[in-house]
Amino acid sequence: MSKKINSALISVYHKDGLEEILKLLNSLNVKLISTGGTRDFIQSLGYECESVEEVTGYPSILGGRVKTLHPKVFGGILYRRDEEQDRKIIKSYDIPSIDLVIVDLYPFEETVATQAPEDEIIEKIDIGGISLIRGAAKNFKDVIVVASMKQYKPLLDLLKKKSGNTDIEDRRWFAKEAFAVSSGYDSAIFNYFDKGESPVLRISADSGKTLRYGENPHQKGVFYGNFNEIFEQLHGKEISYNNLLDIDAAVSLIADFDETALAILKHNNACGMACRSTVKEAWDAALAADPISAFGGIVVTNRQVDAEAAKAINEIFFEVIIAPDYSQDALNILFQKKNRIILKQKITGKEANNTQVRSALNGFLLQDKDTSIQTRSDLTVVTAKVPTEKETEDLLFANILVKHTKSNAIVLAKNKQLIASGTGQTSRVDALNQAIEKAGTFKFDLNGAVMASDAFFPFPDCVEIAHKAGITAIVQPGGSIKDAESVAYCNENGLAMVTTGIRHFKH
Ligand SMILES: NC(=O)c1ncn([C@@H]2O[C@H](COP(=O)(O)O)[C@@H](O)[C@H]2O)c1NC=O
Repeated sequence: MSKKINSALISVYHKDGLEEILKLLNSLNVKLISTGGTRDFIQSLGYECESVEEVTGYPSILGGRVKTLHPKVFGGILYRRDEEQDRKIIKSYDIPSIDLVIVDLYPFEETVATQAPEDEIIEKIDIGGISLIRGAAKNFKDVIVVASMKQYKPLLDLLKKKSGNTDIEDRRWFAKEAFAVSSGYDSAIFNYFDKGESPVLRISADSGKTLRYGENPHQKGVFYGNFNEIFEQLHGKEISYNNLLDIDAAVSLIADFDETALAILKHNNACGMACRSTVKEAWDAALAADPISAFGGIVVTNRQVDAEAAKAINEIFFEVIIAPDYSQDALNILFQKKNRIILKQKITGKEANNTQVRSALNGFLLQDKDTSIQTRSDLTVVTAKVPTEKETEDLLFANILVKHTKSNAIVLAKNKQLIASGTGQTSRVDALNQAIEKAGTFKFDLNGAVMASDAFFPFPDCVEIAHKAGITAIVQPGGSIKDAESVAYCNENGLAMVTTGIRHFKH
């Protein structure tokens, strides 16, 4: 049913953006009621406005903690216009009808972001405003609610189009948006109190960014997160759903390396990676692992990209490059391709988020991210042969890479360069065979290479295949009931094996 707006309660923290609405409401003869600061602002523009205090007969008390929380305000919002009993009560208590509620809440999240002291943060938990929003949204059959500045434009359009009248579908839409605001606001408060400790997920509907599409063009996609907190996008097209997944995999991988490293990823797995003394050298070595897969991939490094590296990288087509910084000359080279996404990473993958979420059946799974990294002291030599210094370095390198590779995963490496990996296979033997075959495709000499496995070897078959391919040292978590058989094979054939005690499945 169409309803005319005759009165409005306005209580906003940020006053900007209100002028045009006030002008229009004034021209439509809408009576205004408002709280202290908002009323001062409205009057400063020359419009008449009654104060909430005049309506309630109470002053704003407790430093503004209680100002609109009064039956005369909430009665005027919540009474059912089509119920005689409600109308009688309103009349008998001299409660003014309120048809439009406009609120801009205290800036809670913004205050948390400034790392203000707790007392200041607590004072920014809006009580009256959120109640006004909920009350008006609940009574959407009679009242229209504007719960944030984001809805000023739709309100203006509506007021103009329908000359101050609203229909039930309009009011319902604004009510829906209002509950998105109130639930998002409370989620932010919960997250502040929780400090990320509980295994629960609360997201603010407001923070979702609609993507062009999901994994495929026929799927819808939304990203919930604050991309700009981690990256500055210096160049390129809009980031897609799949880009986001690859970027996530890339920053997680690179975060585990301290020395100069560069990785090329495709579909979340590294198809090239190396640690070298310069980014250019790391690029050359990473690309060598698989120059075919690198096409259209994601490039990530943990050092500034200079012109020399940029020149080499620029020679192939890739979707995204991520680095902590770029020299101006490097940017001039990389900017040459219009769509190429160039990201400057402001915080590391480790700092960004420590929780991983996935949908499962009719719910979702939530877990801590796998942040475990093995160092020399975590390696237990289980064979008679002890790995050489060079092999140990390669084993540690391969063990990090295999952690970031989809299971079942095998990584073959040599001289801190990824040679080949077997990814996402249903058996470990398949993963190893895939890696060996791939190494052959790109003419790598596996003699003296090392092998990392994301989980233990259930049988000695993998070590045997590895040995026959020329691999001399192996790292694996250990823990199989048949570990002894793998170890025995290594001892009989002069291989070194170390165990870590930590499995790195990536299902
Ligand atoms: N306590 C209350 O009754 C109350 N009623 C409205 N507010 C908030 O007060 C702010 C506006 O205050 P002012 O008009 O005084 O600048 C708005 O952000 C509104 O959400 C309140 N403040 C916090 O809860």
